[in-house]
Parts: sequence; structure tokens; C-alpha cells
Amino acid sequence: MAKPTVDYSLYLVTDSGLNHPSRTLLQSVEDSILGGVTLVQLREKDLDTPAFIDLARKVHAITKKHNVPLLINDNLDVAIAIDAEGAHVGQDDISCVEARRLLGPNKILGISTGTPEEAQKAMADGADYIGIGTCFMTQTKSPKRTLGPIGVRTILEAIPAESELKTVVIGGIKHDNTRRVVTHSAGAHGRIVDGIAVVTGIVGAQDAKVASEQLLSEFKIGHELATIKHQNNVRGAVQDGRASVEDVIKFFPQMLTTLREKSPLTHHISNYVVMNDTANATLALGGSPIMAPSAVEAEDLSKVVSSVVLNIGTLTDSFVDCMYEAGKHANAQSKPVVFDPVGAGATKLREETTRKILNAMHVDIIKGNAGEISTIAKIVGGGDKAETIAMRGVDSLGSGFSNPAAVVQALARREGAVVAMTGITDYVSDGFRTVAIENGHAYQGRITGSGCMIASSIASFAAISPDDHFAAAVAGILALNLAGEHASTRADVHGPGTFRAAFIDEIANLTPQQMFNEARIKTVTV
Ligand SMILES: Nc1ncnc2c1ncn2[C@@H]1O[C@H](COP(=O)(O)OP(=O)(O)OP(=O)(O)O)[C@@H](O)[C@H]1O
Ligand SMILES: Cc1ncsc1CCO
Repeated sequence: MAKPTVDYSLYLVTDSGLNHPSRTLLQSVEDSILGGVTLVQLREKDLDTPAFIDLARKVHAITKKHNVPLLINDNLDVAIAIDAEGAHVGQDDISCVEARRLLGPNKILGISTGTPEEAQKAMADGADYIGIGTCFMTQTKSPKRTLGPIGVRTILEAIPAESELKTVVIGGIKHDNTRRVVTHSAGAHGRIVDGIAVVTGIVGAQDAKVASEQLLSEFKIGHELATIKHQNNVRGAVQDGRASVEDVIKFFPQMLTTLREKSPLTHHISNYVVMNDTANATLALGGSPIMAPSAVEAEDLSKVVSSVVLNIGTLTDSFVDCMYEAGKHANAQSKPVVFDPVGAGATKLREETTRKILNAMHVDIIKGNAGEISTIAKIVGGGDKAETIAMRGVDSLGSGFSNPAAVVQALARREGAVVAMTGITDYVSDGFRTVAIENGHAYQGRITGSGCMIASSIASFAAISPDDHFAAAVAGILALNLAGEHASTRADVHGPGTFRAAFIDEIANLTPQQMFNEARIKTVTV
């Protein structure tokens, strides 16, 4: 028989130990197929071969009835005995070459991979597909390190665009992270995972049919979004409906007026150093802050706030737990998330936390100084050849990137986010529109938290500009830079201390018209 064509979209991997107590494994398998599962793998680590064969025959009867291929985990004898459609092997099991020899050319063969090298070897050794994982921590495996969508992307990018090798992602995939995993792991050359492999999310569910329906629907949405993102990147042009930079600037006075009328509430998980200043800057601008670092209230808050700021300045485990919760709920409710990776390059903990946050949620706007942005470029990779900018503590050292506009534009495209990089000149890009903002005053660099206040200002503008976060980021920076300029010329400002107070005053005094008249913003063509 010829090798069956396989739809990898929703791949059920069974585990008797995790099956919901109210259902038998056979019931879960059938329910999941009725809910849309397209491929089944029978994984039984503790059964001897005769018992495994017995169970496999029963499962096979169900999968055959519904025309869904069945693969057997690890035990090739079982796969051959029941004439399953194929097998899946791990890195420590029988080799891929040997498995192919035993199965013959017309059976489906998959192998688990966790590195680009393993993926390339699987391709050379004749695998049909690879399982890429572990993506997130799971009940079934406790790996030393999880890949996250960023790690999955690195593996996808190691597979040549023309290769027919199929890919599924595995490890902790649930309906509420599927969309993000699929979109965020999509490779620069356009490769998107062909499917999601799920264990607990299906067999552990009381209703495996409903769980499968939800997962399949999320996978399809994620796949479509990833395809659109790739097409936009390839097109490389301003997308239809995206306002030009000139039009964006013309609209700034109206944006400030709207912000003051609506006074959007922003959930801040910020640092101890700047918490008071960022709250006051938000109020002075016209927004409304709530500083709430407990994970316990993050879900409740997500229902009432209009945007979220995540700032890792004074990092503790409990702050980070709250960031995951707040980010997850904000994503689910389409509320913009602004990420301020304070000091990201300064220590391993900050770099790892930055990686985890980028993996755990979709960040709409990334705001950082050159050192922080260079660390993120290093984490997410992708060949934009960003130089490494050193940091000392939370401050960026040196004169910055040789081509800062190219760095922010490349990072924005790669992350599908708006990237704002502060410094003497600030750069903002959504991957298509890239600007340099010349406003601002050196005094801002002499007080702590002026970058953090900018993240708050961006979040207030993002709340009233849900369809254009690029406009929000530029407006957010401009507003505070104008306030910095105005404060610096005041007769009562004699140094950083008096500047700090005057700065808050001038944020409040800013007029909508100044947002247009005094803007020194230019488009940069990369
Ligand atoms: N010399 C300068 N001239 C003009 N503007 C400046 C200057 N230094 C800083 N700024 C402005 O200060 C703001 C904060 O930028 P900066 O890069 O200093 O942030 P940061 O290092 O993240 O700050 P922090 O960590 O203290 O919050 C930006 O809007 C930037 O334009
Ligand atoms: C100085 C400092 N240290 C941790 S956070 C912070 C404020 C600047 O972000």
C-alpha cells in the first residue's frame, strides 16, 4: 500500500496514565477524532508487547473506521504486528535509519528532535516528520530547558524551504497557547509548523471532542495569521490601511485629546525604583495607572484595564509570575502589552526572563535602550546582524548601533511587534514604517526612570490607538520628549532634582497642538 497522505494539523499522542478518569482511552481516542484529531500516536511506556499489541488493535479499529492514520510510539514490533500506518521514535530509541529499514518506505516515520542538528539529521535519515519539543513544561516530561516558540523557530529555520519534512510542535500545547506558538514559531523563510501534537490537552480533558475542536480551531487561526505575517514581510511594503507617517503625525493632537477624555487605565507591573514616577507621569499625561504586582489579581484586572506595562527593572519571581498572568489575559482580550526589558543584557537572570516573557505571550510593543534591544535581537536571532551593545546595570553603554533604524525594523518584523529604541535619538518601527524622533533633552538621561515613564506613556496611547500601535509608540515618546524640552528651559530647573518635578508638570501642561507643531520626526528608509 502507498504511503498515506497525512494531515498533521491536530496530532493526538495518547497516555493512559493521563487519561481523564471518567473516560477509557478508547473513548478518548474516538471522541478526539470526532472533534477533529487528524493523526493518532499510541504511546504506552509500561505495557509488555502482547498487551501493547492487544490495545493497539483496538485503537486501530477506531482510527481505521474514521480514516485517521495510527502511529505507534517506539515499539516497531507492535507497529509491524498490527500493520499500523507508521511509527514514532525518540532520540534514545531505535535509530531513524533502522526504523525506516524495518518499516519500509510506505510507512510514516517520525522522530523527536530538540535541536537544529537533530532536525537536519532526521531529514537526512528519511523521517517524514519531526516532533519539535519540548515547547513548554508538561506533566509528561520535565526537560532541563524548554524551547518556547523562539526555540522552535530556530529549528524550523534549520530546515531548507524546499524540504518536504513535516513538523509538529509538542510539549505543553493547550488551546490558550496554540495560536501564539504557531504564529511566533514561524520561520523567516515562511515555514510554519504543520501541526500541534497534544497529550494532556486532549486525553486529560473531560470532553476530548470539545477540547479537540478548540485546539484545531486555534491551530487554523494561528496558521492563517502566520501566513499573513509572512506574506506581509515578503511584500515588504506598507500594508493597505496603514496610515503614512505624515498622517500619523497629523493625528497626534487628536490622540492626546482622546487620551485625556478617555483616561485609559493601565496595569503596571513595574519596578520599585520608578513606580511612583511612572504612576505620576501616567496621571499627568491624562491616563490612569494601577500598580499591581500580584498574580492573584491579574485576571480580574485584565477585565477592567485598557493596556499593560511589564517592566523587569527590579526582578523577583513573584513579579514575573504576575507578568505571565497579566500578559496571558491581556492577549486573550486583545489589550496591548508594552514590554520594557530593563537591564536585559546586564545579567543572565534578566536575559532568561526576557526570553521567557517573549515566549510566554505576544508582546505588542517592545521599548528599550540600545543595550536592551541588542539583547532581544540576540535572543530572537534571525540574521539581522545586530551588534552587541554593552550595558552597565540598567544603562546602555557607548554610542549605540551603527544602523539603529535597520535594527529596530528587522526586530519589529521578526517579532511582529512595534519596537521602540530610546537614546539621544529615538527610533520606532513596526517593520514597515520606521522613524527617528529628534525631540528630547539630555536632562531626561540624568534622572532615573525616564525610559520607564516612556513605556507608561506608550501604554496609555496604545490603549486609545488599538489599531495602530506604531502611532501609539511614536506619540508616547514624543509627548514625554516635548515635556522634557519644555521642563529644561524653565527658570526653576537647576538640576536633575528640580527637572524631575518640572518634567511631571510639563507632561500635564502639554497641549495637543504642540504634539504636531513641535514634533521633529523623520521617516528613515532602511
Ligand atoms: N541626550 C539626550 N538628548 C535627548 N533626549 C534624551 C537624551 N538622553 C535621553 N533622552 C531621552 O530620554 C528618554 C529615555 O531614554 P533612555 O535611553 O535614557 O532610557 P533608559 O535608559 O531606558 O532610562 P531608564 O532605564 O532610566 O528608565 C528618551 O525619550 C530619550 O529620547
Ligand atoms: C536604577 C534601576 N535599577 C533597577 S530598575 C531601575 C530604574 C531604571 O529603570
